[in-house]
Amino acid sequence: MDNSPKPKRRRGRRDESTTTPPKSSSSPSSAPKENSPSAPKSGRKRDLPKKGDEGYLSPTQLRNRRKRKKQKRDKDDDAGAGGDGEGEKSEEVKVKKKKKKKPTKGPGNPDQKYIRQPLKCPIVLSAQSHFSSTTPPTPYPITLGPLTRWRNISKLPCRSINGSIKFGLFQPGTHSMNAKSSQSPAHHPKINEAILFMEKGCGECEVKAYEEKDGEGELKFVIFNIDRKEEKVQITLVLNLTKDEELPASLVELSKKLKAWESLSSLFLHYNKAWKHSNAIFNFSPDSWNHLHGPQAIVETLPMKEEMPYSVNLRFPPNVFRQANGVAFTKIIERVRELMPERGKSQVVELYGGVGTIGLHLLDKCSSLISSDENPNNVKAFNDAVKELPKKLRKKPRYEQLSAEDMVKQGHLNSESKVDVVVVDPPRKGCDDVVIKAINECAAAKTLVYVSCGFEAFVRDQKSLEEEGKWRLKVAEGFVLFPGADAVETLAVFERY
Ligand SMILES: C[S@@+](CC[C@H](N)C(=O)[O-])C[C@H]1O[C@@H](n2cnc3c(N)ncnc32)[C@H](O)[C@@H]1O
Repeated sequence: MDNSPKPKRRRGRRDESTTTPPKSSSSPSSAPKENSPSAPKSGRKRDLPKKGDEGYLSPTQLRNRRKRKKQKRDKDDDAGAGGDGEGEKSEEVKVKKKKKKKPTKGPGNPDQKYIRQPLKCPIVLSAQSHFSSTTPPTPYPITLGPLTRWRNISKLPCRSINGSIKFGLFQPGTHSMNAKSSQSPAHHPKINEAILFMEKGCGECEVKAYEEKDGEGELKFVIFNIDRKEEKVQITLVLNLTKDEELPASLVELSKKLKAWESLSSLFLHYNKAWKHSNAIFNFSPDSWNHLHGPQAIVETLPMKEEMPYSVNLRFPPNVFRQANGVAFTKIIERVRELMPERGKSQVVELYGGVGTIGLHLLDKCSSLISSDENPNNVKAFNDAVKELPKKLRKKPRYEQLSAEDMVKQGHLNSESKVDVVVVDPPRKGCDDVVIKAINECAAAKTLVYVSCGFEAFVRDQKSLEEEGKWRLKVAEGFVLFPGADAVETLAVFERY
């Protein structure tokens, strides 16, 4: 990772109300430094017992002791990670009584590791350094959204901890789960409510949690998706079963409880029998779903600025990609609209388009849109949203259920195509080589909008685009969509030389 010195802060061209300069009051920059030691440094020499002395510990024993101490510290921190309301207060009291120690940074929740200084997480520093080292340096203003209650989707593994079912995230690279996810300040409060409801319900119905070590158990994951307008939850239970197996009585009971819960919007079962070496939560098989209750999809209209002349009712069934921080992602879409060529006649091709979250918001700025994605479940969602558009816009968009690689193989970006603007929003691994090659060769395309959630892959793709001498970076902006995590979303606009 690039740890070169901090670049100078630059002021972006963006509206000050949405861009959070590093020292703005909404940035917790006055908070103590993440790494500021609360205990003396371990550099002090101590007289350790030598081999053969009483109390001597071998290097392995010392290492284990350090590990145990760290685990204990993390546990204490976890208690301090806090959340909304009473839970947090009672934990604070407990910690104070025990040790008179302030609850600290809260690494117990991996999503909250950098919450004191979200603009100082390693990847943001690395991105700032990267853009300041281009020739000439590229301004990289950063927008920071709300620090709490922003998460509208949470995919949580289910495990049994001390005999109780818990839903929580694993510490990166470990099998240790943060069992207090129902206190996460990042979650929409309805997610936290739903976690508690599920944990209690699973206990009462004696649902068996998935066991990684032997692949036993019934429930692997739960996906909580918030309908912000209705303040209700779409719940998907990911089961360690095949669809032809009978549903155990425990899950039948749990489904009944959930259906009777006033905050439930809809309930889905997804059958994804354990496969030792697969971490994928979902499979694409159309037969692996059972819709038990409520609407097919959450309908969401993003809170766009008033200048947006029409609204888009996006559809989110549980088996499509949805931005976890839809409100903050709206700022990216607004900027893409502002950065679109003025002519309004552009032909746009969108790769990795999901349900059309970006593309469907560009229809007044273009003459046609071909949106595409490899997930077959997007097609209906996209077409349902199109049906509700103003009549004059409905003819502009169409959808191709194709991977980005197949889109280019089918000639959507070849040297003869008439595309003016290409929009890509790939997963973390970035664009495939053949996609970058096609974007380079599609001479008609004059503007490339690249929305990136994987910064390292973006740097690789930027290099490939620039090294051919066909594209130059015009605009780069950062968006902290997951405050507290080591993540940054980058919006980059390239123009053809
Ligand atoms: C980061 S999401 C962005 C989706 C959309 N732009 C949005 O904001 O909701 C990436 C999308 O790429 C899709 N995807 C992943 N690999 C792909 C590939 N090789 N070709 C096409 N789509 C792919 C996923 O299904 C997902 O919808």
